[in-house]
Amino acid sequence: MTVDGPAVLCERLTHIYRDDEGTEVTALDEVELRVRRGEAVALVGPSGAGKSTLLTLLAGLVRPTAGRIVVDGEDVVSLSERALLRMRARKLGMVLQTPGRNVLPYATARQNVAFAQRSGTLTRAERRAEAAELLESVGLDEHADRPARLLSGGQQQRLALAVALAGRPALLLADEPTSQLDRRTGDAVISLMLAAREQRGTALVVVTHDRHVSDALDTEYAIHDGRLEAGSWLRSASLGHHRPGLEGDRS
Ligand SMILES: Nc1ncnc2c1ncn2[C@@H]1O[C@H](COP(=O)(O)OP(=O)(O)OP(=O)(O)O)[C@@H](O)[C@H]1O
Repeated sequence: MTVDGPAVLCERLTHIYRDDEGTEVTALDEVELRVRRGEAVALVGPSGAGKSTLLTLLAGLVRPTAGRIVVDGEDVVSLSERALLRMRARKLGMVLQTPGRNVLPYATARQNVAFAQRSGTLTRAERRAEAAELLESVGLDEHADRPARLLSGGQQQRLALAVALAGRPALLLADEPTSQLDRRTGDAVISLMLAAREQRGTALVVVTHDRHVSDALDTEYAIHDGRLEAGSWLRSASLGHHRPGLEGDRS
């Protein structure tokens, strides 16, 4: 189903972690974010700034302390656990920071991709061809029949991206997707994400410390101490890319 409106909308999004002693850490503080369909957003900022927290909240893996999150027309905060699972399967692709968490260890690379594919209107042969193409595009065609647990960290990271894209998500969330890759392989990963955006209008939200990655995307937001910095859109505006919605952009 195609839904009007942005791919992501966060309003006054706040998240506070509390440890066993009751000490509070405000990881996100009234974040306002709007990501258009097909927009490629980089989230940058120092360690501990709140980037991964924002991704996990967008994915509905953690419920926020306060605020609103809408992903592809679905109000993530108010969904039941069951509806959240469905939403994730239908609309989200995720590449988490720890490669092993993204894949089924005992399934082969090919099976991992096949499990994530949507049945949709494709025939079995078409699905097989699409899976092979995805594996080739992340350089894993020669490892297609190896169990994921036997792949290296960087290979698992690439497999995670193939799996994430296999579901044709409206939104791809990626946490440091190139952190274990050399420049050439990292470039291939960036190209693949941008191709999904071009071909299917997938919106991308990518946490990265890699300037090479953020430079390739449309828009950059900086997070410091849980606050999304206004003004970080200037770079994209000056390049003629989309201007993100910190300031009431409603297109
Ligand atoms: N499960 C948790 N319990 C308590 N505090 C947490 C938890 N997860 C994160 N934090 C704290 O929340 C803040 C934001 O952490 P987060 O992991 O979102 O930062 P980050 O920008 O992704 O950092 P990095 O670049 O190092 O991955 C940090 O102060 C961190 O210590």
